[in-house]
Amino acid sequence: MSIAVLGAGAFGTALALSLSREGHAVRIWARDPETVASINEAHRAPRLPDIALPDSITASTDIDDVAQAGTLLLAVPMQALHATLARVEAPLTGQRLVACCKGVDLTELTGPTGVIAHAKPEAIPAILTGPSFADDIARDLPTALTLACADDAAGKALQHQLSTGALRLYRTTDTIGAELGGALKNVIAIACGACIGEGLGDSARAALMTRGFAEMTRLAAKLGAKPETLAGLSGLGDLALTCTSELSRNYRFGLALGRGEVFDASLTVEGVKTAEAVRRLAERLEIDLPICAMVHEVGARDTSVAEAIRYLLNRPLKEE
Ligand SMILES: NC(=O)c1ccc[n+]([C@@H]2O[C@H](COP(=O)([O-])OP(=O)(O)OC[C@H]3O[C@@H](n4cnc5c(N)ncnc54)[C@H](O)[C@@H]3O)[C@@H](O)[C@H]2O)c1
Ligand SMILES: O=P(O)(O)OC[C@H](O)CO
Repeated sequence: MSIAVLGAGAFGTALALSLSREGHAVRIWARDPETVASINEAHRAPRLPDIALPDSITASTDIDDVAQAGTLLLAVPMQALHATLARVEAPLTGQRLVACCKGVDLTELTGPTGVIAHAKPEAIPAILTGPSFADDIARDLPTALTLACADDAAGKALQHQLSTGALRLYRTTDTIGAELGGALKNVIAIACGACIGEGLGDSARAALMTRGFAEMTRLAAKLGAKPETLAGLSGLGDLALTCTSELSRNYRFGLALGRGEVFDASLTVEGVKTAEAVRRLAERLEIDLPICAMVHEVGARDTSVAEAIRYLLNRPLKEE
């Protein structure tokens, strides 16, 4: 079954590169002709400029043509997923749509598999998520991810199709748990970056990671996810990576907030809008997610990092 990627950013290009090493010819859809020309003529993707692409990776601005592949990797930012799927006019009956983005949609208040199911009910939704930097995958460094698909037969087929010599996929049918882990870890990573940027130390970061993980698990359980999914690669694994590495844009965004520095607005920082979506979701479900709420306020510049920390420290004492 053929493979294509919608979105020519760092992650989509890295996945295409990884799959091309296994002998797949991969087509990429990009919305702008400059990116398509760069991939087809210079064999470079603008968001991964240091890595040469093979001839087997080609690009097009014609989304209906690219979207004919049996497996479509959806690697646009989360808030662009719905609009990207809406651009595809042809029905995608029985095609496997694998979300590669992390977040919660601000309009629908669902993760990517919910957006896919809503926009393209005739397709099979799945998600590929877990600890991985595009640059590591592009350099063929060892990586383990979660492939979640409610249809286990389709999930098994995807697991085999998308695993490579360096990219090892574990499988689950718990799409809600997998997508919420990937979405919320970005919010907690912003909190951790802000904590370090403000000079509050590694002990405070460990507290935020642990209590952040409790918030991730609380929300996911409320929405029917399995706790063990949150404890896996897509939750705890990605939380550990993103909250401790300066390669993470979410963590670096938090660092800039804590240091009072300006952050490059052209970079994709999924945790900002996801914090807002998660706050609305928490209000609707009547659950308490105080770290996520503070990240939303600090990200929107409604509260300073110092005020947010003071609020978190002065909440009523409780059992762990
Ligand atoms: N970069 C990583 O290391 C990494 C790893 C795992 C998952 N992800 C996830 O992959 C997703 C994409 O991230 P990325 O790092 O590839 O981003 P990126 O910033 O490198 O690229 C985003 C791409 O999407 C395109 N795009 C932006 N808005 C669009 C729109 N409205 N319609 C169509 N295309 C649009 C941009 O032109 C660009 O090509 C995110 O959800 C991210 O969390 C990224
Ligand atoms: O750069 P970030 O913060 O989007 O993180 C990239 C990946 O999601 C890490 O798993």
